[in-house]
Amino acid sequence: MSPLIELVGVTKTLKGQQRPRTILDGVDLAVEPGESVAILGRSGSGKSTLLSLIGLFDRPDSGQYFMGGRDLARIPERKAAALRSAEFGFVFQRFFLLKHLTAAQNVAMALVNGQGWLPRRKRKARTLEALDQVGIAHLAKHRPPKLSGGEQQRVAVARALVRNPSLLLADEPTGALDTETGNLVIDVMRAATDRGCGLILVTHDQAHAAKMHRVLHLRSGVLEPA
Ligand SMILES: Nc1ncnc2c1ncn2[C@@H]1O[C@H](COP(=O)(O)OP(=O)(O)OP(=O)(O)O)[C@@H](O)[C@H]1O
Repeated sequence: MSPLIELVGVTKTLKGQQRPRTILDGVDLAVEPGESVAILGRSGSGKSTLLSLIGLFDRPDSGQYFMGGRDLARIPERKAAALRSAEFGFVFQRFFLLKHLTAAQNVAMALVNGQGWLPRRKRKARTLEALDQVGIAHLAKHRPPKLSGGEQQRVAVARALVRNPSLLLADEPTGALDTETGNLVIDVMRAATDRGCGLILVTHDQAHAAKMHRVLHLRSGVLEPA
């Protein structure tokens, strides 16, 4: 099977306040469809920087980034934006839900923004399916302030999954949750990989990392098996 994504010798140097600092120094990473990979590393080691390159929010200084046989390392922003909404689902530590919209409306927003126009009935069905996938279809009409942190993060996961992304990118998605609630969120993301979606999880939690197929450590700018 050819990998979903493949990074080869990716480097990134950030211009710090005093002097430039090489954060990524030759990162190699291949992720297969349906594979889940955890990335551990001390604070400031560059995990979020790496995830933002993979999610095409930024580009590497050198190296290659293949997806579907194309090298995306230097694609312009217009093309990157289209790929971002077609291929990736993002989950962050903060949930970034709109408070005045219901859970279902928050999820449906991803369909309106990302995929052009979908008939209303299809949009509704896809939204409920995504909420069901994360076990909170019964909360579809609730607004975020009435939901617990774990429920809000599951809405955010449903929003990330509703467009059937090829790859889910999660940056410390359980950072604001207690262990038990965090476990639930990890389990629903992990379940998405059973349906063929790849998952890259940046985490500080060893137990959550251990639930992934593979655990890597970002150390001195390179990824090593943990
Ligand atoms: N835009 C930027 N310009 C300059 N330095 C930056 C920029 N973004 C991040 N950094 C620095 O780059 C380093 C790596 O940051 P990054 O957020 O990728 O690390 P991280 O491993 O995700 O950390 P954490 O676990 O604390 O979230 C840090 O030292 C950070 O201060």
